[in-house]
Order: sequence, then structure tokens, then C-alpha cells
Amino acid sequence: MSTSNFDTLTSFLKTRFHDQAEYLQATSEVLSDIIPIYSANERYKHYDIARRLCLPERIIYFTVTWMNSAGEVEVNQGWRVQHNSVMGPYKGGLRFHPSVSLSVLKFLAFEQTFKNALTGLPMGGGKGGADFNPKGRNERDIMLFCQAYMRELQRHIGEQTDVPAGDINVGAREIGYLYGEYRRLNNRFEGVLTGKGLEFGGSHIRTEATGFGLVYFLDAVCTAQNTTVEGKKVTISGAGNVALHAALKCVHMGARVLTLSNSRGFLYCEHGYSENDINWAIEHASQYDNILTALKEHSQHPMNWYSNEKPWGIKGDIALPCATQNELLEEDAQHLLAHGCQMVLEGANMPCDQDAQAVFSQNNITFVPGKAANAGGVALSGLEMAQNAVFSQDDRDVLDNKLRSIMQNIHQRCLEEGQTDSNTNYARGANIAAFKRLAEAMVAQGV
Ligand SMILES: NC(=O)C1=CN([C@@H]2O[C@H](COP(=O)(O)OP(=O)(O)OC[C@H]3O[C@@H](n4cnc5c(N)ncnc54)[C@H](OP(=O)(O)O)[C@@H]3O)[C@@H](O)[C@H]2O)C=CC1
Ligand SMILES: O=C(O)CCC(=O)C(=O)O
Repeated sequence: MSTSNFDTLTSFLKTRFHDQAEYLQATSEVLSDIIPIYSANERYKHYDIARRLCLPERIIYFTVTWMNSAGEVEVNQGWRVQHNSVMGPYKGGLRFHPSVSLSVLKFLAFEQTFKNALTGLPMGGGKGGADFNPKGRNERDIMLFCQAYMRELQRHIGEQTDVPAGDINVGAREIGYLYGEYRRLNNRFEGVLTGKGLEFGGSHIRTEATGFGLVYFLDAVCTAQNTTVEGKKVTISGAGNVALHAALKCVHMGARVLTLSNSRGFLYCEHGYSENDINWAIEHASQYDNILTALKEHSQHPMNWYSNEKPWGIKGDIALPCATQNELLEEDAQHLLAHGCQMVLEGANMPCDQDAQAVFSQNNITFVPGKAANAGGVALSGLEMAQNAVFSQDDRDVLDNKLRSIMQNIHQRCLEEGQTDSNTNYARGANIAAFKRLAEAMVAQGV
């Protein structure tokens, strides 16, 4: 496929899916990076690999009708996007959030396919979720919704078919409820979900893996640039699973974490959060509507809460956006630039929009996309699947070492494919490294 044929594919996607902005954003970012590799390979063109990689293999839609704890009937929309299974069972999280739409899940499933290919583990890509908003709900409602969602989803998944996990608003508690319902309906105790409790087939380090893996990747970037994480000032967005564990690992490595945030504002700690602060937030996150304002009250250290503001105006060396897609826009990137930020690593999926990324590349700010930097979570999920398959449970230290080594390998692949004369283009490196693996597997398996 020549550049003009790529234009044909891009315009086909734009016309056919004109109302799916996030999906178009994610596909166009990858397509622009892989043109040279694709155009130079007759087999990829012959097998129409680029088009087939953009389109999900299967999309499952279902209505989740359930009765809440007050006896009222509620109706939600649920999906599972089974994007690509060439490298293994579909694998990727479930998101419960009012903003969930087909476009959001298609972008996430597409990104997941590339991310999973980078891990080197045998996992295809998928993503699912529902437009259910768990905020402000009682525990019983959460359980009832998870059970109703699984009653629909269960017929489409299996340990060799599709293995969901958590994502925004789906953590260990929700995975427990989902798993219990699957087990009751199927009479099978199998590794059909990851992120399970340690008592029933879960893996050590899965909870920490995305945030820890992000900082292991950051450490590899720092080493490649002859510097260290130690002593750096880090601004982080989000206050969920990824953000808090990234903050914890940064502090372990001697960095100063200045901010955390959520959809209502950000919390600034000028002297840097202590390990105790972050551990307290991790432990109490589910007990407070706003864990950050609660932390401000609880902590011994002075902290300032800024309502309805983002953290990117705070001066730091490194920014780790760990909340959600398109949370860091051009004006935020300009703030980072003005304050001397040198590195941006995505803990969330696609948090930096294309205009923000342009600011980074024009100004030599190192940018690492989520599909590389946050791959530690799904990598540990792959290790959980492996443990389930042989009825074993590995030690925490063994898994932490494996996580670090997987992140270092991904970093190395990005360097190999993304090196230019003057710097490393991590986004291009990640896209090309993942694409080559996927394309080779697709060619090998025929049509
Ligand atoms: N969990 C995992 O293993 C992995 C997660 N990711 C990605 O990381 C990101 C965070 O996931 P995770 O930490 O698990 O989710 P959580 O549900 O644990 O936390 C999400 C955090 O993001 C905040 N947030 C959500 N929407 C917005 C918004 N529009 N503006 C500002 N803040 C917002 C939430 O604030 P509030 O409470 O106010 O809504 C909350 O603090 C997502 O992009 C996810 O896809 C990527 C790889 C693996
Ligand atoms: O662990 C998993 O399967 C999924 C993790 C995830 O949703 C992600 O990487 O975005």
C-alpha cells in the first residue's frame, strides 16, 4: 500500500466512523508511523494488514437490565470489543464510567492490541465496559450491577478465548464480584479474569504493576539519558490505581512527587508526598468520595487543593498523566514546556492529544506513549494467566523482577525501532515494534 493507499484507508475510516473521534485519533497516530514499513513490504500489502489491524474482529453489544438495591429497574449499555486475537486470547480491561462509548472502547481495544504485542506475551487485544456510573452507589448496587453485567458477558469469554481485567472504576472488588458470578454460572474455576484476589487465583504485584511498570520504564529512559529518577520533581495526574502506585514507586526511587489529581481538581504538596501519605491513600481510596481532599485533612504535611484545575501548571521535571484519555491538551503541554519539563510518560491510555504531542516533539521533550509505558499492568495479567494455567502462585519478588525486565525489554524495542540521528522517537518505536510482531503473525496465519 503506497502513501496514497494509506490516504484511502484513512478516509475510509473517517467516513465510515466519522462519529468515533477517539477511535480515529488512535488509528491515525499508528498509521502515520507505520507507512514506511508497510509500503516497503509486499506481503503486508498483499494481506491488507493495515486495514485488518484497524478493524475489530468482533464487537459484542448487550443491554444490562438490572434491579438496584432500592428495587428500581435500571438499564445500561455494555460492550466487549474483541479487537485482534492473532497473538493469543483477547486481553484487556473493563471500564465502568458514564463516558464509555463504542468509540472509547474501540480506541482502547486497538491500543491494547499493540500494547500486548509489545509485552512479548501471547495475548491478543480487547476492551470492554459499560456506561454505568458507580460514583455515589452503595456496595450492594455495585455487586448487583457487576453480576448483571457478567450474566451477559460470560457467554463470550473464557480462559482460552477472552480474558478481561480491570480499568477505570473496575478494581479488585469489582473483579471479585464479576468472577463470582462467572464461576456460579459456568461451574468452572478458571483463569477467565485477571486482577483477581490473591485467595482465588490472583497474582502478587498485579495491583501495583501498571504504576510500578511505568516508573521502571521511566528509570530505563533516565538511564538512556545518563540521568536518574532520584532527585527529580514529578507531577502526576489521577489518584486511582495507576497514579498512586506510580507515585509510590517514584518516592521509593527518591523522586519528589508534587501532585495528584482527580476529575474535581488537584492536590499540590510542595515538599513532595511521603510514602505514608501515598500508602494511606491506596488503603483508604474506596472509603472516600474524594480521596485527595481526605488526604489533605489526614496528612501531617501542608497540601493545597485546587478545585477544577489540572496539575500541569506546577513546575516539575517529569510529567506522568495517569487519569484518562485526552486530559493533557496543547495549552497544558505549553505549561509543561514553559516550566522546563523534560519527559512525559503516559500512565493512562492516550492522555496526551495530538496537539500536545506536537509541542513535545517540536521542543525535544521526551514523550513515551501509554502502549509502551503502561504495559506493565497487562504484562502482569499475562503472568497471572500463566500461573493460573499451572495452578501455581509465584513470589512477589520473582514477579516484580519479571515486571522490571519486561519493561526494560519494551524500552529496548522502542530504542531499536525509534532511534533517530538526534533522539529517540518512543511513539514511533513502539508503533513499529508492535506492528512488525502483529503483521508477521497475521501473515503467518493466512486469511
Ligand atoms: N488499571 C490498570 O491496570 C491500567 C490502567 N490503564 C489506564 O490508566 C488510566 C487510569 O486507570 P486506573 O488508575 O486503573 O483507574 P481508577 O478508576 O483507579 O482511577 C482513575 C482516576 O482518574 C481520574 N479521572 C477519571 N476521569 C477523569 C477526568 N475526565 N478528568 C480527570 N480525572 C479523571 C479519577 O478521578 P475521579 O475519581 O474523580 O473520577 C481517578 O482518580 C486509564 O486511562 C486506564 O485505561 C492503563 C493500563 C493498565
Ligand atoms: O490487565 C489487563 O488485562 C488489562 C489492562 C488494561 O486494561 C490496559 O492495559 O489498558
